[in-house]
Amino acid sequence: MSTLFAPAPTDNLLPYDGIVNDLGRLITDDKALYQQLLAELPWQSDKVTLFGKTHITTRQIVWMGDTPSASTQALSYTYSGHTRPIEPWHPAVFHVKHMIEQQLQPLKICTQFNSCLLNYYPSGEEGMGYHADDEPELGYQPIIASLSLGATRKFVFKHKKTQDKVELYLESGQLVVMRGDTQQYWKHSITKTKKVDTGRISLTFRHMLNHP
Ligand SMILES: O=C(O)CCC(=O)C(=O)O
Ligand SMILES: [Fe+2]
Repeated sequence: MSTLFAPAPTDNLLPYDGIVNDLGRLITDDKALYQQLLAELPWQSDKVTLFGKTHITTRQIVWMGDTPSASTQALSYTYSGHTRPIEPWHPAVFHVKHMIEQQLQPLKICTQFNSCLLNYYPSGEEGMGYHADDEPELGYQPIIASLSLGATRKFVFKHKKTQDKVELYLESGQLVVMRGDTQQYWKHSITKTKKVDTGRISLTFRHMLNHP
């Protein structure tokens, strides 16, 4: 789906204080991949603590990443105050990770992702509130590559100081990369909506420090 106004992959969607690139719809087997991941991954509800209260989400997640050896039992990550098991790479996710790393090379974005947080939003009733992925384990100026599958959803950036907003719609197969100062100065969210009654999966590839 290219239009006259489609951004070039090198365009920065943020006006200042960070870099977000839209690489467009990179994959064409998005429907099959969506169905496969939905069926084959061990989806679990997430725990989120807000103002001291712990909520169980209907959004489902899986943490995946490098493990010291294929035979070891699940490791775990601590994130937002909760410890979560980490699964070894699913072959389809590992394949996507490799493909994304290749696609980022011409943009001079060099990284080897060693983990991926996958989110499953069964419908528009589920979203993700404003947050920055600024955990110390992600290091300075983290590169986070996010691939969307399934329903189109609105993705909003809000600057932490000026409150300026940048909105975009994420379509099935589309890849967006956040880097530079993005996590330091901006929060992002997936807006809840009554208009969407089908599911969406996002694969958010990251490089964690001090990780096997
Ligand atoms: O689902 C998305 O595209 C956003 C996910 C996200 O922000 C995260 O996993 O940190
Ligand atoms: Fe995020």
